[in-house]
Amino acid sequence: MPDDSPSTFNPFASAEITPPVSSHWAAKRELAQALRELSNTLVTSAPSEELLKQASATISELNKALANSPRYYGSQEFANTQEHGSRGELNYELNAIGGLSNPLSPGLNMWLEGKLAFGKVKCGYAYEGPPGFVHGGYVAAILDQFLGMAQIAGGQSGMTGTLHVRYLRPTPLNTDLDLRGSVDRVDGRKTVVTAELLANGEVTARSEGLFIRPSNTLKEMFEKD
Ligand SMILES: CCCCCCCCCC(=O)SCCNC(=O)CCNC(=O)[C@H](O)C(C)(C)COP(=O)(O)OP(=O)(O)OC[C@H]1O[C@@H](n2cnc3c(N)ncnc32)[C@H](O)[C@@H]1OP(=O)(O)O
Repeated sequence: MPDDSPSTFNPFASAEITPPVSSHWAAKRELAQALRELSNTLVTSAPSEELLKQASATISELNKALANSPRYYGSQEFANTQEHGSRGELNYELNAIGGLSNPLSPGLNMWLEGKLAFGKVKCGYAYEGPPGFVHGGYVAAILDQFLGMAQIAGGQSGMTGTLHVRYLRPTPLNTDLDLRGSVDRVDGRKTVVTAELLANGEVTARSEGLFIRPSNTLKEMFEKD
Protein backbone atom coordinates (compact mmCIF):
# COMPACT_ATOMS: atom_id res chain seq x y z
CA MET A 1 0.00 0.00 0.00
CA PRO A 2 1.67 3.28 -1.06
CA ASP A 3 2.23 5.71 1.76
CA ASP A 4 1.85 9.45 1.13
CA SER A 5 3.13 10.38 4.60
CA PRO A 6 6.28 12.52 4.67
CA SER A 7 9.54 10.66 5.32
CA THR A 8 12.32 11.95 7.54
CA PHE A 9 14.87 10.40 5.17
CA ASN A 10 16.70 13.26 3.41
CA PRO A 11 19.69 12.32 1.26
CA PHE A 12 19.80 15.89 -0.13
CA ALA A 13 20.82 17.56 3.14
CA SER A 14 24.54 17.54 2.29
CA ALA A 15 27.07 16.49 -0.34
CA GLU A 16 27.81 13.35 1.67
CA ILE A 17 26.60 10.13 0.06
CA THR A 18 23.95 8.71 2.38
CA PRO A 19 24.90 5.22 3.58
CA PRO A 20 22.68 2.29 2.53
CA VAL A 21 19.82 1.45 4.88
CA SER A 22 20.84 -2.20 5.14
CA SER A 23 23.64 -4.62 4.30
CA HIS A 24 21.40 -5.85 1.48
CA TRP A 25 21.55 -2.46 -0.25
CA ALA A 26 25.27 -2.14 0.54
CA ALA A 27 25.84 -5.38 -1.37
CA LYS A 28 23.59 -4.16 -4.21
CA ARG A 29 25.53 -0.90 -4.47
CA GLU A 30 28.70 -2.97 -4.85
CA LEU A 31 27.18 -5.13 -7.57
CA ALA A 32 25.80 -2.05 -9.38
CA GLN A 33 29.29 -0.52 -9.35
CA ALA A 34 30.79 -3.77 -10.69
CA LEU A 35 28.19 -3.72 -13.50
CA ARG A 36 29.03 -0.08 -14.33
CA GLU A 37 32.67 -1.10 -14.61
CA LEU A 38 31.64 -4.03 -16.80
CA SER A 39 29.68 -1.67 -19.10
CA ASN A 40 32.65 0.64 -19.32
CA THR A 41 34.97 -2.26 -20.15
CA LEU A 42 32.53 -3.64 -22.74
CA VAL A 43 32.34 -0.38 -24.70
CA THR A 44 36.08 0.31 -24.48
CA SER A 45 37.60 -3.09 -25.26
CA ALA A 46 38.02 -5.47 -28.18
CA PRO A 47 38.31 -8.99 -26.67
CA SER A 48 38.34 -12.13 -28.81
CA GLU A 49 34.92 -13.47 -29.83
CA GLU A 50 35.67 -16.54 -27.74
CA LEU A 51 36.17 -14.43 -24.62
CA LEU A 52 33.04 -12.40 -25.40
CA LYS A 53 30.95 -15.58 -25.71
CA GLN A 54 32.47 -17.00 -22.53
CA ALA A 55 31.62 -13.74 -20.72
CA SER A 56 28.01 -13.89 -22.02
CA ALA A 57 27.60 -17.46 -20.75
CA THR A 58 29.08 -16.64 -17.34
CA ILE A 59 26.91 -13.55 -16.93
CA SER A 60 23.78 -15.45 -18.05
CA GLU A 61 24.45 -18.04 -15.34
CA LEU A 62 24.86 -15.31 -12.73
CA ASN A 63 21.68 -13.65 -13.93
CA LYS A 64 19.76 -16.93 -13.58
CA ALA A 65 20.96 -17.28 -9.97
CA LEU A 66 19.92 -13.69 -9.13
CA ALA A 67 16.56 -14.02 -10.92
CA ASN A 68 15.76 -17.05 -8.80
CA SER A 69 15.35 -14.84 -5.71
CA PRO A 70 12.24 -12.92 -4.56
CA ARG A 71 11.36 -10.36 -7.26
CA TYR A 72 9.88 -6.86 -6.86
CA TYR A 73 9.06 -4.99 -10.04
CA GLY A 74 9.65 -1.29 -9.43
CA SER A 75 10.35 0.77 -6.31
CA GLN A 76 6.68 0.72 -5.28
CA GLU A 77 6.64 -3.09 -5.05
CA PHE A 78 9.83 -2.96 -2.97
CA ALA A 79 8.24 -0.35 -0.68
CA ASN A 80 5.09 -2.45 -0.34
CA THR A 81 7.12 -5.23 1.31
CA GLN A 82 7.91 -2.83 4.19
CA GLU A 83 11.21 -4.72 4.52
CA HIS A 84 13.40 -2.97 1.97
CA GLY A 85 13.10 0.69 3.01
CA SER A 86 10.81 3.65 2.56
CA ARG A 87 9.88 5.02 -0.85
CA GLY A 88 12.49 7.80 -0.45
CA GLU A 89 15.18 5.35 0.51
CA LEU A 90 14.26 3.10 -2.41
CA ASN A 91 14.33 6.00 -4.84
CA TYR A 92 17.84 6.80 -3.64
CA GLU A 93 18.87 3.22 -4.51
CA LEU A 94 16.86 2.54 -7.67
CA ASN A 95 16.35 5.85 -9.50
CA ALA A 96 17.43 5.76 -13.15
CA ILE A 97 19.72 8.79 -12.85
CA GLY A 98 20.78 8.97 -9.21
CA GLY A 99 20.17 5.45 -7.90
CA LEU A 100 23.30 4.03 -6.30
CA SER A 101 22.05 0.45 -6.72
CA ASN A 102 21.01 0.97 -10.35
CA PRO A 103 23.88 0.20 -12.74
CA LEU A 104 22.28 2.36 -15.48
CA SER A 105 22.52 5.41 -13.25
CA PRO A 106 25.64 7.55 -13.63
CA GLY A 107 25.33 8.19 -9.86
CA LEU A 108 24.18 11.80 -9.81
CA ASN A 109 24.84 13.20 -6.33
CA MET A 110 22.77 16.28 -5.40
CA TRP A 111 22.09 18.37 -2.35
CA LEU A 112 20.62 21.66 -1.15
CA GLU A 113 22.46 24.46 0.64
CA GLY A 114 19.74 26.82 1.79
CA LYS A 115 17.76 27.74 -1.30
CA LEU A 116 20.52 26.72 -3.73
CA ALA A 117 20.88 23.28 -5.28
CA PHE A 118 24.18 21.63 -6.14
CA GLY A 119 25.15 18.40 -7.85
CA LYS A 120 28.04 16.30 -9.12
CA VAL A 121 28.15 13.59 -11.73
CA LYS A 122 30.64 11.93 -14.06
CA CYS A 123 29.69 10.06 -17.23
CA GLY A 124 31.99 7.37 -18.62
CA TYR A 125 32.23 6.00 -22.14
CA ALA A 126 28.90 4.13 -21.82
CA TYR A 127 27.20 7.57 -21.98
CA GLU A 128 28.87 8.66 -25.23
CA GLY A 129 26.82 10.41 -27.88
CA PRO A 130 29.02 12.64 -30.06
CA PRO A 131 32.59 11.22 -30.04
CA GLY A 132 34.13 12.03 -26.66
CA PHE A 133 31.04 13.75 -25.31
CA VAL A 134 27.96 12.90 -23.27
CA HIS A 135 24.79 12.00 -25.20
CA GLY A 136 22.33 14.93 -25.13
CA GLY A 137 19.55 12.69 -23.86
CA TYR A 138 21.60 11.88 -20.77
CA VAL A 139 22.40 15.57 -20.30
CA ALA A 140 18.65 16.28 -20.34
CA ALA A 141 17.93 13.35 -18.00
CA ILE A 142 20.56 14.52 -15.52
CA LEU A 143 19.15 18.05 -15.61
CA ASP A 144 15.57 16.76 -15.23
CA GLN A 145 16.48 14.77 -12.15
CA PHE A 146 18.52 17.63 -10.70
CA LEU A 147 15.76 20.20 -11.28
CA GLY A 148 13.31 17.71 -9.76
CA MET A 149 15.37 17.69 -6.57
CA ALA A 150 15.99 21.47 -6.61
CA GLN A 151 12.22 22.16 -6.67
CA ILE A 152 12.11 21.00 -3.03
CA ALA A 153 13.63 24.39 -2.11
CA GLY A 154 10.34 25.92 -3.29
CA GLY A 155 8.40 23.93 -0.68
CA GLN A 156 6.62 21.35 -2.83
CA SER A 157 7.30 18.43 -5.10
CA GLY A 158 5.82 17.62 -8.48
CA MET A 159 6.31 15.87 -11.79
CA THR A 160 8.11 17.44 -14.73
CA GLY A 161 5.55 19.19 -16.95
CA THR A 162 8.05 20.73 -19.34
CA LEU A 163 11.83 20.63 -19.62
CA HIS A 164 13.81 23.09 -21.70
CA VAL A 165 17.52 22.49 -22.33
CA ARG A 166 19.89 24.76 -24.20
CA TYR A 167 23.05 22.89 -25.17
CA LEU A 168 25.77 25.54 -25.23
CA ARG A 169 28.78 23.31 -25.86
CA PRO A 170 29.46 19.58 -25.83
CA THR A 171 29.67 18.04 -22.34
CA PRO A 172 32.87 16.00 -21.97
CA LEU A 173 32.98 12.36 -20.88
CA ASN A 174 35.10 11.20 -17.93
CA THR A 175 35.02 14.67 -16.40
CA ASP A 176 33.70 15.79 -13.04
CA LEU A 177 30.56 17.73 -13.92
CA ASP A 178 28.99 20.26 -11.56
CA LEU A 179 25.37 21.32 -11.36
CA ARG A 180 23.87 24.34 -9.71
CA GLY A 181 20.27 25.46 -9.65
CA SER A 182 17.56 27.36 -7.87
CA VAL A 183 13.82 27.85 -7.77
CA ASP A 184 12.79 30.71 -10.02
CA ARG A 185 9.16 30.97 -8.89
CA VAL A 186 6.30 29.08 -7.28
CA ASP A 187 2.78 29.67 -8.55
CA GLY A 188 0.17 27.46 -6.89
CA ARG A 189 0.95 23.86 -7.82
CA LYS A 190 3.60 24.97 -10.33
CA THR A 191 7.31 25.42 -9.56
CA VAL A 192 9.75 26.78 -12.13
CA VAL A 193 13.36 25.76 -11.54
CA THR A 194 16.52 26.68 -13.46
CA ALA A 195 19.88 24.94 -13.53
CA GLU A 196 23.26 24.85 -15.24
CA LEU A 197 25.59 21.96 -16.00
CA LEU A 198 29.30 22.83 -15.88
CA ALA A 199 32.50 21.10 -16.99
CA ASN A 200 35.84 22.54 -15.88
CA GLY A 201 34.02 25.69 -14.74
CA GLU A 202 32.35 26.27 -18.14
CA VAL A 203 28.59 26.03 -18.56
CA THR A 204 27.78 23.32 -21.13
CA ALA A 205 23.98 23.35 -20.77
CA ARG A 206 21.32 25.58 -19.26
CA SER A 207 17.87 24.37 -18.42
CA GLU A 208 14.49 25.34 -17.08
CA GLY A 209 11.89 22.93 -15.78
CA LEU A 210 8.24 23.42 -14.90
CA PHE A 211 7.20 21.01 -12.13
CA ILE A 212 3.55 20.44 -11.32
CA ARG A 213 2.36 19.05 -8.01
CA PRO A 214 -0.21 16.53 -9.22
CA SER A 215 -3.88 17.17 -8.55
CA ASN A 216 -4.34 13.54 -7.52
CA THR A 217 -2.47 11.83 -4.70
CA LEU A 218 0.67 9.79 -5.17
CA LYS A 219 -1.40 6.77 -4.14
CA GLU A 220 -3.78 7.32 -7.05
CA MET A 221 -0.90 8.02 -9.44
CA PHE A 222 1.39 5.13 -8.70
CA GLU A 223 -0.69 2.32 -7.21
CA LYS A 224 -1.42 -0.42 -9.70
CA ASP A 225 -5.00 -1.68 -10.08
C1 LIG B 1 5.29 13.86 -7.15
C2 LIG B 1 6.71 13.62 -6.78
C3 LIG B 1 7.57 13.18 -7.93
C4 LIG B 1 8.97 13.81 -7.86
C5 LIG B 1 9.82 13.39 -9.07
C6 LIG B 1 10.70 14.53 -9.56
C7 LIG B 1 11.89 14.09 -10.33
C8 LIG B 1 11.59 13.25 -11.53
C9 LIG B 1 11.36 14.06 -12.73
C10 LIG B 1 10.60 13.28 -13.78
O1 LIG B 1 11.19 12.75 -14.68
S1 LIG B 1 8.89 13.13 -13.67
C11 LIG B 1 8.48 12.16 -15.15
C12 LIG B 1 8.17 13.01 -16.34
N1 LIG B 1 6.92 13.68 -16.15
C13 LIG B 1 5.74 13.05 -16.29
O2 LIG B 1 5.64 11.90 -16.59
C14 LIG B 1 4.50 13.87 -16.04
C15 LIG B 1 3.33 13.36 -16.82
N2 LIG B 1 2.19 14.29 -16.65
C16 LIG B 1 1.38 14.17 -15.58
O3 LIG B 1 1.47 13.25 -14.76
C17 LIG B 1 0.37 15.24 -15.39
O4 LIG B 1 0.08 15.81 -16.65
C18 LIG B 1 0.83 16.34 -14.40
C19 LIG B 1 1.03 15.71 -13.00
C20 LIG B 1 2.14 17.00 -14.86
C21 LIG B 1 -0.23 17.40 -14.33
O5 LIG B 1 -1.45 16.77 -14.08
P1 LIG B 1 -2.57 17.48 -13.19
O6 LIG B 1 -3.82 16.72 -13.41
O7 LIG B 1 -2.10 17.63 -11.79
O8 LIG B 1 -2.61 18.93 -13.87
P2 LIG B 1 -3.87 19.76 -14.32
O9 LIG B 1 -4.42 19.22 -15.59
O10 LIG B 1 -4.79 19.90 -13.13
O11 LIG B 1 -3.18 21.15 -14.67
C22 LIG B 1 -2.70 22.02 -13.66
C23 LIG B 1 -2.04 23.20 -14.35
O12 LIG B 1 -0.78 22.75 -14.91
C24 LIG B 1 -0.81 22.94 -16.35
N3 LIG B 1 -0.16 21.77 -16.95
C25 LIG B 1 -0.51 20.49 -16.79
N4 LIG B 1 0.36 19.71 -17.44
C26 LIG B 1 1.27 20.50 -17.99
C27 LIG B 1 2.43 20.29 -18.76
N5 LIG B 1 2.85 19.04 -19.09
N6 LIG B 1 3.15 21.35 -19.16
C28 LIG B 1 2.76 22.60 -18.83
N7 LIG B 1 1.67 22.87 -18.08
C29 LIG B 1 0.95 21.83 -17.68
C30 LIG B 1 -2.29 23.01 -16.72
O13 LIG B 1 -2.46 23.73 -17.93
C31 LIG B 1 -2.86 23.76 -15.51
O14 LIG B 1 -2.49 25.12 -15.62
P3 LIG B 1 -3.47 26.26 -15.05
O15 LIG B 1 -3.61 26.01 -13.55
O16 LIG B 1 -2.73 27.56 -15.36
O17 LIG B 1 -4.73 26.11 -15.81
